[in-house]
Amino acid sequence: MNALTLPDIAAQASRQALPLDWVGMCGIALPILIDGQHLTATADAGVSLDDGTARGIHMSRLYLALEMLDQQPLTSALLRNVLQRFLDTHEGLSKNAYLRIHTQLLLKRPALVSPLAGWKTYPVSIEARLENQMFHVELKIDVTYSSTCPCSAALARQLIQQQFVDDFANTPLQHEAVLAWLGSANGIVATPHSQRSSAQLHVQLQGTDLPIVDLINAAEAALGTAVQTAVKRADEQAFALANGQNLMFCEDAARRLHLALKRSDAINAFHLKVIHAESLHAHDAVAESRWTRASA
Ligand SMILES: Nc1nc2c(ncn2[C@@H]2O[C@H](COP(=O)(O)OP(=O)(O)OP(=O)(O)O)[C@@H](O)[C@H]2O)c(=O)[nH]1
Repeated sequence: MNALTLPDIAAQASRQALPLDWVGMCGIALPILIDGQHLTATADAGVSLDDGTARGIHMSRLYLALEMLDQQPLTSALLRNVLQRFLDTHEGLSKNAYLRIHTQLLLKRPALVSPLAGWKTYPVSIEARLENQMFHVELKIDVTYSSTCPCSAALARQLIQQQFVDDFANTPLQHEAVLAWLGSANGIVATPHSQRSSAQLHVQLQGTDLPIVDLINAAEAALGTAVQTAVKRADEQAFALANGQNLMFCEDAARRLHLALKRSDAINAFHLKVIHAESLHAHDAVAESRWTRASA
């Protein structure tokens, strides 16, 4: 038997003539190249099946087009070429092409004080589509950070003041005694609660850039207290200071990110969501914000 004799079911006519919005494959394993790193990724590749009479699309043609992603750095232009290949190989069948790529970007982050550094992963999804000949790219990025509750900090300060009044009532203040009191657990009787928090950024890009690392850096700079990697005591102390100077509700975090993302020329629109996994509650504090460029 040779290839010519193999039955080709996809080429048959469909019993129910009905176009479909998306047909393809999800969870395809592939390596991609971002920021000089070869990363493990999974891809969802699909096309619309506009010819409702066709039984099926040609899955293998989509799969083989993904080979373009193996060696070249991931750029908007490359994504567009892959999508165009999807359409070129489905002429007469499909008008729209879709590609989602999920990966974990690894970035090396320096410690706050010590000369150490360590790796952090950032879940990243890249969604590209070629619809009615219009090309769109969207990025989804998760960034984790620490947030300390400003209300809890104020309440803790009040308790410390109260303790000071109690401990030093009717006592002439002596510098050394106050210093020792400040360094004791008896003096600093309360601490504010803080939590590991995450920002989910979903941005629609304009132009030809795929500014994944820039966006992560901008988000972490706006938040101020990104989760750390290698930590010695000096780093932990610097982190405690950074948190104390960076008290924030989830609303504060959402507003800061909103302003930071809006400043990026690469972004056309965004939807962001911040989740503070409260240690005060068993539930989360959450804020969301959207923006679309006026000219979009
Ligand atoms: N369309 C379609 N194909 C499927 C599905 N599940 C598995 N396949 C298989 O995907 C394989 C690749 O399909 P094609 O790309 O059409 O393969 P081909 O006919 O050898 O390739 P071409 O000659 O390029 O058309 C076939 O063996 C299909 O049976 C499905 O749900 N839909």
